[in-house]
Amino acid sequence: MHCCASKASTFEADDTRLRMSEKKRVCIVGSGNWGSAIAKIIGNNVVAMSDQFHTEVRMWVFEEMINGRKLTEIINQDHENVKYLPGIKLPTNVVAIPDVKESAKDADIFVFVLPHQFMRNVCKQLQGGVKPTAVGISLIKGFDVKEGGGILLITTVVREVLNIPCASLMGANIANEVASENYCEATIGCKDPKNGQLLKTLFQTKYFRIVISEDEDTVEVCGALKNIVAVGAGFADGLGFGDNTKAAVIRLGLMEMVNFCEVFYPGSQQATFLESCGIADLVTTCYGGRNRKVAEAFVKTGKSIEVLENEMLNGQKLQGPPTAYEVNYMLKSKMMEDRFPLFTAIHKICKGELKPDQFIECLKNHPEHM
Ligand SMILES: NC(=O)C1=CN([C@@H]2O[C@H](COP(=O)(O)OP(=O)(O)OC[C@H]3O[C@@H](n4cnc5c(N)ncnc54)[C@H](O)[C@@H]3O)[C@@H](O)[C@H]2O)C=CC1
Ligand SMILES: O=C(CO)COP(=O)(O)O
Repeated sequence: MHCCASKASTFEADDTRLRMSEKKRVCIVGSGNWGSAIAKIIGNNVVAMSDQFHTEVRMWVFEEMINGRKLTEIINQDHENVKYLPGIKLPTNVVAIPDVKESAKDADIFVFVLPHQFMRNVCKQLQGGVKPTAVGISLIKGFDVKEGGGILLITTVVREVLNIPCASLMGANIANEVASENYCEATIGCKDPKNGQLLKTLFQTKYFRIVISEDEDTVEVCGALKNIVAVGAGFADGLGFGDNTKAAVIRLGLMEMVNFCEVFYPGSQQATFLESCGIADLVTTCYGGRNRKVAEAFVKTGKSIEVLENEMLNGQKLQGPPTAYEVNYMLKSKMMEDRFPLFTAIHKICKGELKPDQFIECLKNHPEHM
């Protein structure tokens, strides 16, 4: 009996070690409005699936002082991101860490969710501190800029700098609404079926429904480009043109997204634009997003985008105007601005090179109507 008992305990110990070694540790890189909403989902999911995931979720927080207290301390003591997602309680197993390398220690899954303009710098800080067996997923809607012009997918930056595979998650996901557990969908762009399923398990809830698409590039590009179109939708709202004009801006924007992918991402599948990352995210952002709201104010107040971003968003960041700049830089270098008049006009208006009331004029001879 003693012998059998000791064998059984050894087996259990090995089995525990095996399961422990299989448990995935999650690191969330970012803690803004969407980052915090995602932390709530992941924090709850890893507890519900504690056989597959470590229950401690480390979240890198760009440290700042709020009324004399460190944001990391507020999150770890009060379990609320009072600046970027006020009013929403975060799971107590979500731990805010101000040092990105420390947050990354031993992580198996990296969830990148910060404004795209900060991503390359953060990636560089992580270089050399990431397990070679880790996987990444980017929730970042935007591009990185290559030296000498041209754009890079954020997932490409992750693969190149950190040498790990990286999927993306895009969709109609206004963070505050997701944090309120309103039913919505998202698309995970991931070619690898095993990683895709693991990531779907990590993110999916009863109200946050995930579809996996192998058309990785298109999923990610949709997330970036829709923010440009949302700025255009805000211009239309600011100019008071009504729903028909806004619908035309949205449709022409969708067509430019499709054409952009066909030109720069061969193999892009049109069906992907019918996923949440495509038409659904375009709709939600063109009606309820921050890019739309600030763009409308830009037309109505005459203030600059930068001034309005500071005045209206309390530290949150617009992604549409910088993405319009990055895309225009590439279109200009390839002398293709005339094939994307909506993207081009939106960039020029943001930069003050065109007046907002010239916006619709730029669409009157759109290639779609030739
Ligand atoms: N907010 C939303 O409804 C949604 C946002 N997204 C995307 O998620 C990504 C992250 O957006 P949010 O979480 O909303 O961020 P946010 O728009 O709330 O931006 C604030 C975040 O930027 C960080 N930050 C500020 N300066 C920084 C610096 N110098 N270095 C590093 N971080 C700095 C702040 O600490 C804070 O975490 C964006 O690409 C956005 O397009 C996607 C879906 C929904
Ligand atoms: O990406 C979003 C919704 O899916 C949020 O869009 P905004 O950044 O315009 O708020």
